[in-house]
Amino acid sequence: MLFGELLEAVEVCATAGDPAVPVKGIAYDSRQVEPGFLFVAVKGFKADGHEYINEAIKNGAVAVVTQREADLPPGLAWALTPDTRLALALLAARFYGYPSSKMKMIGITGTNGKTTTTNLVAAVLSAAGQKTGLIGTIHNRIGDRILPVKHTTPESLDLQRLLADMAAEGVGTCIMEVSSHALALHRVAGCEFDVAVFTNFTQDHLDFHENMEDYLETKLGLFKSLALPGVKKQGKYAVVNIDDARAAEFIRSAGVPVYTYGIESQADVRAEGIEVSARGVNFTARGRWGSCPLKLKITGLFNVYNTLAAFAVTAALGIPANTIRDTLEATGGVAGRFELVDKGQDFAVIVDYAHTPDGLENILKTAVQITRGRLITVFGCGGDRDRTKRPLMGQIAAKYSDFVIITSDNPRTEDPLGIIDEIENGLKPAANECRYTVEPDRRKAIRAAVKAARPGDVVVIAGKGHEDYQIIGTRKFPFDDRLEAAQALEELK
Ligand SMILES: CC(=O)N[C@H]1[C@@H](OP(=O)(O)OP(=O)(O)OC[C@H]2O[C@@H](n3ccc(=O)[nH]c3=O)[C@H](O)[C@@H]2O)O[C@H](CO)[C@@H](O)[C@@H]1O[C@H](C)C(=O)N[C@@H](C)C(=O)N[C@H](CCC(=O)O)C(=O)O
Ligand SMILES: Nc1ncnc2c1ncn2[C@@H]1O[C@H](COP(=O)(O)OP(=O)(O)OP(=O)(O)O)[C@@H](O)[C@H]1O
Ligand SMILES: N[C@H](CCC[C@H](N)C(=O)O)C(=O)O
Ligand SMILES: [Mg+2]
Repeated sequence: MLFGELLEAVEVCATAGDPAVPVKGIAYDSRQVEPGFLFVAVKGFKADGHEYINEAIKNGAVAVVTQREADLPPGLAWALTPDTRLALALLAARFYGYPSSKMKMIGITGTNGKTTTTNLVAAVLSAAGQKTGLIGTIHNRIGDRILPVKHTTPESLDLQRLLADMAAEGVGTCIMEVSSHALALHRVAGCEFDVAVFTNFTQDHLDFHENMEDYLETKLGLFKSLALPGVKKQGKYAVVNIDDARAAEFIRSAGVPVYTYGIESQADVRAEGIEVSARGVNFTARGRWGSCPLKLKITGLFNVYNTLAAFAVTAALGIPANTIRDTLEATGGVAGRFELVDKGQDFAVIVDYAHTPDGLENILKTAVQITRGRLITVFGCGGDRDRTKRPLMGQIAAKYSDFVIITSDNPRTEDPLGIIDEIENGLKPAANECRYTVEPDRRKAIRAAVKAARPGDVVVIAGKGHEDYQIIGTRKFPFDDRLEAAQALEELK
């Protein structure tokens, strides 16, 4: 494609050089530039792509897009645009032929439950015979092909390339998690969504968003994109958790038909007669799509919500009720979400990805419901992330647990003991009935919890779920809570 043709997709303030230069590929990282590429310079949080323009040219860039004047070799094809992050997304969408318009796009946003809900929706649509694509925290998938991931929602260029691969391989529906980082950083600009789903809105990412209102406004962006002027609305709809305190804002923002789900309030589909146990949850999904009794292999009230969301999304697409029911009943949990580690011991060990106050509260509430003895909780908080959630998570751990071991999550570049102190600040005043201890070494903390467990107890190891690494400083070390717990259980024998 010619540079000038690509530029039709973006707002251009100034240009130089030959617009007829052919562009063979696009890169936002100078190290990824190949001969014939367009380099888009992005001013980031750590580095500034404008500083790497010379390196990009050395690697073969034939055109450059910047958001400020730059010292460029004479004659080089160049364009100035107000926001290169946004331009990157729009250029990529055009370069790859607007792949999102070639399939049905289901975008799922919310603080918690995105990964679980995307997996449930994808399972139902696949069972209904559709070729699906999946984009999310654990992996991306095209049909049966699993692809590794760096982020929950990929960078715009990588996303458009992935969607183009999906379209080329005949994917009919793509189900993707849309993180608030992605919305704020324009990773999904140039993507046309047909369905938007809202799971819930609670505190997270206050290191990145100025405050909760800013975080909310960002998430609403997905819903507002459904009915932007000039966008066709045919067949589009939104699915909203009506029990969430901020549901009304999502409903107002949608501008397309909205289907609601919930437990507490009247909804298009509502769960009734809920019975939660360690190994599953039973309930009836009742509403505009009839009455559907469900016996799920996943458990917890929060998974009732995730299941209702998947039910509404797929029922509104016209998938037959028996396919929805059979698939939801057959689908196991997502890796690292309420995953039981069972070595035949007489107490339960659960590994879960709860890393927000709400996530932790949900998982511990469920654990309290199923324990026949005490609840022992091992958790920490990630470094270089929202600090204000640490004392809140400490308080919640104390509220529900009999014994807490505060440990390290991914400390990243922070002092692990500093993070633990902030958790302890919330935990200590709330620890009336609850004992607690500090063990910064996560391996030792898991061993101590397993050793302390008595018959009937439940041990919850929260925060890292499916992660098979621990980030200390800027290095990633192999570490898997599930393997550590299994090893600790073997050592008990
Ligand atoms: C805050 C954030 O999201 N930052 C993301 C952002 O980084 P950035 O733009 O600030 O990059 P930077 O390192 O400052 O570099 C600026 C530019 O210079 C370029 N550069 C840099 C060096 C060089 O030699 N040459 C060069 O061209 C870089 O490629 C980049 O274009 O763009 C990068 C490229 O896509 C991302 O890798 C990076 O993710 C960081 C590592 C990250 O940890 N992100 C997390 C917080 C995240 O995105 N999480 C969400 C939400 C998860 C959830 O829901 O809980 C997710 O979707 O995963
Ligand atoms: N609907 C829900 N409401 C509240 N908490 C939930 C819900 N679903 C899952 N959780 C909790 O949040 C954790 C993460 O779930 P999941 O991975 O599905 O969410 P996510 O939104 O994809 O998270 P991330 O933002 O990291 O991508 C789970 O391990 C569980 O503890
Ligand atoms: N996607 C989330 C995951 C947090 C998981 C937790 N283990 C941590 O490292 O903080 C984030 O990047 O904030
Ligand atoms: Mg996720």
